[in-house]
Amino acid sequence: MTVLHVSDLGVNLAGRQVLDHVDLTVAAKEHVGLIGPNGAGKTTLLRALLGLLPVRTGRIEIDGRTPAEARGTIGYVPQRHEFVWDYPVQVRTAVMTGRTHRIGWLRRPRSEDRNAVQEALERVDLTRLSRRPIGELSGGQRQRVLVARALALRPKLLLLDEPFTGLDVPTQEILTRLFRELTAEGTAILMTTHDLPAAAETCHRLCLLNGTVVADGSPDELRDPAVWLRAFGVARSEQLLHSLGVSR
Ligand SMILES: Nc1ncnc2c1ncn2[C@@H]1O[C@H](COP(=O)(O)OP(=O)(O)OP(=O)(O)O)[C@@H](O)[C@H]1O
Repeated sequence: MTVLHVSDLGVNLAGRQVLDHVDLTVAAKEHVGLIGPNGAGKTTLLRALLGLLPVRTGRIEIDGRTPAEARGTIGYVPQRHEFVWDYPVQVRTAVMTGRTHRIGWLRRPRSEDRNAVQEALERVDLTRLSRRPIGELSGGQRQRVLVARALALRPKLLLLDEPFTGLDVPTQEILTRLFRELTAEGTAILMTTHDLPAAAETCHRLCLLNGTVVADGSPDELRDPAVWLRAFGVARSEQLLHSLGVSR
């Protein structure tokens, strides 16, 4: 079952075309890696899916609804530096903000909301730190707060913006295992990453983006080095090919 359907999407920022003719689907139980060079438009695409940017052309459907209608069902994990960590709140309160849209502004959380937060904290193994001020957390703990905040919505679609950046290997493993469990339970995941080996190992499908979709297929289907060089807009890069485990 298709959860995310993007067709012919075009997005301009400050009058400049950032995305053009983007077609992409993500099904339930599928983990798709969104890969491309710096400035390729990966974050812009995620923000368009969240309904945070006006689209120039095309359509976005999430579970048959527009991004604005689907907002309460999309979990979003932004890049760590985009979150305000010096705000004086505890972990459990930060995680509860993931449900703000569903609870309604200035409304009190109900038991259903508290249960969802508790469950999300357990899934990322943060129960013990639930009363810790978020400003006192390490980078890996902060990443897990952001994931819990997105999971508190019990989302059908989870959007992850570079969730592995700066994490040690055990924390990466915890998150990889969690993402596997989530897809097995039916969640659709779209994840940007610059960690190509991890993406090839974790994702069912890779979408190579550079302003538009350059290639889309399973890691096995994308073994042609030429496709990767085209996606990254370079004539040759030994390091890129080495990190993919392919050579010319
Ligand atoms: N608010 C903005 N106004 C104008 N241009 C923007 C804005 N945000 C991003 N851009 C431009 O849009 C393009 C795509 O940026 P985006 O952040 O989506 O790329 P990305 O693929 O996520 O890159 P990275 O891998 O470096 O995070 C870039 O050229 C960037 O300069």
